[in-house]
Amino acid sequence: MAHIRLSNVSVEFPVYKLGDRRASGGGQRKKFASGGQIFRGKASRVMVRALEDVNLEIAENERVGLLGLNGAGKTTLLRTVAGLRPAARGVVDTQGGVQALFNIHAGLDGGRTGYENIFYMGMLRGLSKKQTEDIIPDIEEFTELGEYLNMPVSTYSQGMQVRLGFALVTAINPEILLLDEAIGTGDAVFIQKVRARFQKLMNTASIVLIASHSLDVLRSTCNRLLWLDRGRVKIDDTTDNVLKAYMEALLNPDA
Ligand SMILES: Nc1ncnc2c1ncn2[C@@H]1O[C@H](COP(=O)(O)OP(=O)(O)OP(=O)(O)O)[C@@H](O)[C@H]1O
Repeated sequence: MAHIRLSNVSVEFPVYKLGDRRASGGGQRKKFASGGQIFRGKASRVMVRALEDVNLEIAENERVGLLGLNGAGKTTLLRTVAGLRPAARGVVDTQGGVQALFNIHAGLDGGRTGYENIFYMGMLRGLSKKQTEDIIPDIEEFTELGEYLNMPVSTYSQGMQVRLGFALVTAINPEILLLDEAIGTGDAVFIQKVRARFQKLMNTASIVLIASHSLDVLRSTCNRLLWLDRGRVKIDDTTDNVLKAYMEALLNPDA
């Protein structure tokens, strides 16, 4: 059974370069504020606490959305669940194959051709040569890169790289699907295809965790929302309840 469990998870970033101008935004603590808490850690090093004491349990069949202002910790939470960001404190426990649909360029090797990248991805994900060959027609059809799949990826335009990167990370249906906003790059035809592919993956995944600023996307995708505020979980409830509270706070930010 797939699950995601976070117990008292905090994630912190050291800040290596600091300006000396102070923000003059007023000292009053507003209901809405951007970014994690800034504090001084060991040896007075300036740190940002992107997540603070997060407790979370997600079970099979849940579609969970993350919402919150810029810097609230949504991306950090996704990256922590994906194993890309270590927790400073607490325990992250994920059960099930995880696929993160962000950072899709990360897996591409510019020195290899498109086809070589496909086989490399298959090897990394434990597929046999035959299993990889079986998914090639789908990748060819989805990317529409034709002869370019025989060319090194370094010769691709940015949009062509997105096509291949996206095809690779979505080639196998994962149990746990992590999404960070929409993937913006691409022409209109590609964006339509991306939507269809997202939908297919979302329908087959056991767990979907998605960060978005689009309340419409969250409403139509999720049955549960986590409102993050400066790295803390402010409300964890049904989509309707959280959206209602969030809208009220947006309309009345100083309350
Ligand atoms: N590499 C980093 N170094 C230092 N601080 C970081 C780093 N990455 C994120 N942060 C800080 O962590 C906090 C949370 O950032 P995160 O990207 O998780 O927020 P977010 O909710 O996804 O924001 P947005 O909606 O703007 O994408 C912010 O205060 C940000 O400044």
